[in-house]
Amino acid sequence: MVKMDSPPPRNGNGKVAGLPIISITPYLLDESSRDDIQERRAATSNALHRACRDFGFFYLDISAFADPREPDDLAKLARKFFSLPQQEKDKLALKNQDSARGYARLKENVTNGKADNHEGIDFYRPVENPDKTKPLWGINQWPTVPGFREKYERWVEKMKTLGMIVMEAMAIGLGMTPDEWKALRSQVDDSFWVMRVIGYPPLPNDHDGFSCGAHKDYGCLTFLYADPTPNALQVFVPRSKPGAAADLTGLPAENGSEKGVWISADPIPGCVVCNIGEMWEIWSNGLYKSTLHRVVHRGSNYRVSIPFFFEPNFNAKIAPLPAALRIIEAEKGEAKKTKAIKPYKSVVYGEFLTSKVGNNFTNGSGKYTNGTNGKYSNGN
Ligand SMILES: O=C(O)CCC(=O)C(=O)O
Ligand SMILES: [Fe+2]
Repeated sequence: MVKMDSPPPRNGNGKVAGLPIISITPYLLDESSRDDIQERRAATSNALHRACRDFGFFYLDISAFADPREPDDLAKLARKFFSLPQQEKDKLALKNQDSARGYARLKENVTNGKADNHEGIDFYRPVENPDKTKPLWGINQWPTVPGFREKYERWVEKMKTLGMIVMEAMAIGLGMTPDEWKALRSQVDDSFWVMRVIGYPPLPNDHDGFSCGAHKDYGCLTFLYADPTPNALQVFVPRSKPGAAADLTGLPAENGSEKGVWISADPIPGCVVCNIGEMWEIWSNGLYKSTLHRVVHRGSNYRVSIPFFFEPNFNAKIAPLPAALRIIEAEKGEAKKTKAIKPYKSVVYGEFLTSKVGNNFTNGSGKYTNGTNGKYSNGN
């Protein structure tokens, strides 16, 4: 479903990009509020299903859920923090805590072996009995900028609620029964969320790397708010997909052997950019793809983005969902009818995450990143 009453997204070449715009509004309305509510919800769920199959990326219209002034305020607070003297920002350094929660300087974060041209602060779901010597088990380090913590904590609550709403809409899109949704719900109802506040100065011409190198997010759902800077976030679209005609030329290939093109996903007012992480790839047994994306910010301004990663519960066991296997089975061609489907390997989310953090320690970056550290694999 592409909403026609808002301007179509455009990529860096000014062509219309193929990412769909999906409104979550039908899931916010009371069930009894309109006669056609079930059809509208079904349309949203079907659009989510289609978008996750085709792109793993879409715009989520949340204008009925969050006042756009709210994330604009968050970006202002972020700018206040990033404009502080370096030694003030370093007071929140990752090494003060569990090496995951806190502030990372410009170029401290590494993706695919190259320094990312951004700085940022990472926050995680608070834990009981924090212990900063244990990976991920420290406490969040909040800037003292007035209003920062309060406003960002309000955003976290909002994004957690949005995560549950989108998960339910996706469950319906995947054809799950109420009992199946109940089981999936219990894997995400205490999300081990992550929120990053990222600042991107313009990419210097001689910089050997990207603002943020190509990676797949490895959790469940990412809700990205970004300031209005155009031509920064790019999404890799396989050649066969509808948006692929609008290529961004002149940029280095960074997508391994996959055939496709990079398109810009410029911000649209009232929407967050939403993408699925590798946990959805496992749940859907590959039916939904977690998609490569990167940031190349060559503009003249300082860009701010705030991705919220709605992740599974720390102890959730992520395994292929019967509803996804049913679809794959039903769509098998005649030639493969007797061949069993190869199930994706299951993972316990917290173990998967900790191993990623462990890898990052050995790589020297010492922090959680959503990048795949040079691997484009799906974690199988
Ligand atoms: O800043 C952006 O637009 C994207 C950031 C991102 O992809 C990430 O932090 O995983
Ligand atoms: Fe990402």
